[in-house]
Amino acid sequence: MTQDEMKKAAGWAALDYVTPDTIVGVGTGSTVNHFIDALGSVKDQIKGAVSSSEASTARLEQLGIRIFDLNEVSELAVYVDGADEIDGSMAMIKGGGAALTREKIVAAVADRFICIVDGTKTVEVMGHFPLPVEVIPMAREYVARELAKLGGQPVYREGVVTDNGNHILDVNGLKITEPKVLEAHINAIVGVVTNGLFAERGADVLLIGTPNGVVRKP
Ligand SMILES: O=C[C@H](O)[C@H](O)[C@H](O)COP(=O)(O)O
Repeated sequence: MTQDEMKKAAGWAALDYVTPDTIVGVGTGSTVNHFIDALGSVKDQIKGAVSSSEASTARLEQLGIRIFDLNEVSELAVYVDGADEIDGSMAMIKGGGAALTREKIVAAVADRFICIVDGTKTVEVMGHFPLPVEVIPMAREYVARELAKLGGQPVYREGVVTDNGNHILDVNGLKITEPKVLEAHINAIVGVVTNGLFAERGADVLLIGTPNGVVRKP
């Protein structure tokens, strides 16, 4: 089974958590693209979606799924999204596709975060995947120096501008044993919009695509 087939299995399994007549929170990335395809198959049974990126919006619209602005929505039953790494406490690193800030905002509104991954994304300690940090462009070098003080090696993701017009620093070399503490610490640096740690608001349900089927946690 290929990695993409495992992503597809997890993406389609997330359909079980979508309830009829609701607006669905939709993340970003190659795993979520499979979920969006799955959502297309039930598009007449849902009201529509709140999207976390221009890329997901385009894919949702292509399938005829109505997009709602988050400001017109006061509740979302579920938010479905992928992750770059997820640990045993359901904390995640996200932002490999630079969509972390909008993802964190939509996730904050949702009652339940359904995380969909393939089997390569589960880890004991996060940090092997470089931690993305979205920064206001003029603060980039200042924030990089502050991140280096925390023991990381930040690298500017050149050529990438987020949907919010900002830059991304990818922080290498972190061993993230206290994700909530690090999430708050990095977010407190002036010029940081947000970082890719989703620990304060972690996942509620994890669906892992494996060669033996989809493993569900808890
Ligand atoms: O910014 C991107 C998102 O956080 C993605 O959900 C994350 O990078 C996982 O993406 P993929 O499913 O493509 O591995």
